[in-house]
Amino acid sequence: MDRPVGAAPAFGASWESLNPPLSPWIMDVINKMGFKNMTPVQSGTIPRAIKNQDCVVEAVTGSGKTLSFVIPVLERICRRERKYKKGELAAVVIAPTRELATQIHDVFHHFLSSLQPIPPTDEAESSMDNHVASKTKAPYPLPILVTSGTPTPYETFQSLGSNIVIGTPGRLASFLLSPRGLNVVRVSELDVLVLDEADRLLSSPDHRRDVERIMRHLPKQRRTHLFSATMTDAVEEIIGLGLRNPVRIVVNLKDKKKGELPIERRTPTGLQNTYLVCRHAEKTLQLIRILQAEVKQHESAKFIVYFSTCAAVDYFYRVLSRLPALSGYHLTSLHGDLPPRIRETALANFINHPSSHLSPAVLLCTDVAARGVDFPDIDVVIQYDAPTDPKSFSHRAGRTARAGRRGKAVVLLGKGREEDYIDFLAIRKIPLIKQEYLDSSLERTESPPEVDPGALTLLTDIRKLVLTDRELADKGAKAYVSSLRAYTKHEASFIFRLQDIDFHALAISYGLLRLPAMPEIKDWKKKREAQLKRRQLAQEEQEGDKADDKEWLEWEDETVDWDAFAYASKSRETARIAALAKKGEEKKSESEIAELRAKRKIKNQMKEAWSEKKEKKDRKEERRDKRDKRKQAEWELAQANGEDPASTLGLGPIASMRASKKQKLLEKNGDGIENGDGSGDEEVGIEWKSLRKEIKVEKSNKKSKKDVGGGMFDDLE
Ligand SMILES: Nc1ncnc2c1ncn2[C@@H]1O[C@H](COP(=O)(O)OP(=O)(O)OP(=O)(O)O)[C@@H](O)[C@H]1O
Repeated sequence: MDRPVGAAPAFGASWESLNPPLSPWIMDVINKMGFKNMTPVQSGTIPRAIKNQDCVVEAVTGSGKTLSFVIPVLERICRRERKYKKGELAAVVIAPTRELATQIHDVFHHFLSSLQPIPPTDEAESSMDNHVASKTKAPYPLPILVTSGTPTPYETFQSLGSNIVIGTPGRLASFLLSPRGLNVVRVSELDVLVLDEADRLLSSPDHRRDVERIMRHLPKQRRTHLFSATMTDAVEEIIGLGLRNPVRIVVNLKDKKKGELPIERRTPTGLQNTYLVCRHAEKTLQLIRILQAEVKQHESAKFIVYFSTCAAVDYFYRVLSRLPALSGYHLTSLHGDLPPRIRETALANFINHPSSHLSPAVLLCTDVAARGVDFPDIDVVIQYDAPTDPKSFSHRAGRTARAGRRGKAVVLLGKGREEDYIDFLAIRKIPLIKQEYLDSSLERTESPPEVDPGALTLLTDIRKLVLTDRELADKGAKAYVSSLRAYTKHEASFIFRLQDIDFHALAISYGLLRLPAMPEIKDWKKKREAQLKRRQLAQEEQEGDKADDKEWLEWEDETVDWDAFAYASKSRETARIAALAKKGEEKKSESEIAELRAKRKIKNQMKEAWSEKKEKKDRKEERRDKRDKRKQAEWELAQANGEDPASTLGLGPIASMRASKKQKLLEKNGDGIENGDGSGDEEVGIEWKSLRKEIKVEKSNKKSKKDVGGGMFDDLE
């Protein structure tokens, strides 16, 4: 929190001008911080929040919103006649991330710890004064922090007697509303509720649900304040739910050029907010060149680079920290997939790194570090990916140029449709200045080369690195896929369209060995081939290529023996080899399955052959029946003519005899298939009999074959 005198943003009133004045101990701390004047948002909010007014405050990043609620909370506790008891809450502050909650807790702690008695040193132990001091109780207890990664701090809450709790929504809700919380934490005397980064708190359904639960649990007779650099409709809804006649404080900044009307802006005055257009293949190259140029030309020492996903941060952290081009840079990664403790250490490492242009520090992160976090002295913010939520844009850029300082932000935009983002932001009062493409000698050029050879050299360098550890290849593919998925989630979806991305070009920027198998990529490849054909045709017809002016980049998968490509980690490699062996075994049984399938096919064919045989037999039977019927008819005719048919025809009544014989046989077997009225019984019975006979023959044939050494159908029986 220590800041040089005079670093405050312009046009603030002095702290002494507040009426009634702040408590002396609070003024002491402010003076020690070196803050001579209030910032505009502080002079607008503090007097109102100290009195009985609910506040909704919207002011640009880095304008000092934190002190705008910390000081009124402390001041109201001091001014209260009945002091808070142990277990009673005076104030609850909710923030969307643990990083921000920790930072707010640190500010409260900074003020309240100034009142804590100094523990006696060994030497001074005997001195009377110190003895008295060590026994003196602090008038106000220290605050507590309730976020993930730490056990719910009921013990600390009770032992410290804290009256101020700061935390993230989920953990705070369970701290206050769990059976133990309801028993231990008394909220009936609560005076102030603060929602910091209110729009973010209310934009996530989970957070919103928790915030509403907390609000319902706290007494209605309280002050409620909402703070953010950006406000949304959700905030309006919550105002209706839990605020009473709030005063709205909006701190606007205006750009005023000579002779022109002032233009409102939503970014700090000291911020040089820029964009750089390049091909997707050149994004990583331009990122590296910006880092180099800023150090070389402006002695910049501290950078933040934003990516859209945790996987991208993880991958680029591993790759960039090993690239010779950034050998002198101290890189740190921070994203939501890291365990809370590691996140804490990463943040502390980055903040405390004694960076200079000779040893620059770079934080690679996701939006987990976009809002509220007060990084000291960030020189340049680079947005490798534009944020999916446009509101995050000013929050990210606002990590620099804080408290009246100067700073620079650059967003990398893909050539083509992404350039529409510039107008999109301008409408939202975030004007951007163009920054030219950086060439290989780090000079700005208005006309970058068709395809920067540097991008292809970088691809080779990254691939060389990736080939040292299979894990990097996995992480690269994961980062690439996750970034594409994030691309489809852009709120400005008419600007960030997946169909406008050249997947090969982007893969060059990621240094991939091969393209991951994504359905979107397959479709894209087909379309691309069609487009290339159209282009070829157009060129052949010498019509130029007006309809289709995309500049495709050549892409070749790296030649890799994927079976041999190993993990650097021994345990992972052992597991991979075991999995590979298992897969080999599975493959063997797969071939067995294939053989089985072939055999089944042949058996079916056999079955067909059987049915052919049966048909033949049926036909024969039919012919015999017809012959019998004919002979019977002749016999009857001869008898009717008074001849002796037996002497001439002989076989007269055979047909009927055969029929009755068959019928008797069927009845005897009794297992003919029933056929309704029984009209088809005879036919079906005969069919069944002949089939059974054939099957029997087949079986005995097979058996005999088996006996002489087994046939190819043995296993099918
Ligand atoms: N009156 C002041 N004079 C000088 N510096 C100040 C003053 N008030 C706050 N600051 C400093 O300004 C910086 C930004 O303050 P703070 O983090 O409260 O900004 P913010 O408006 O909350 O930003 P964000 O919207 O990004 O959260 C901090 O480093 C803080 O110490």
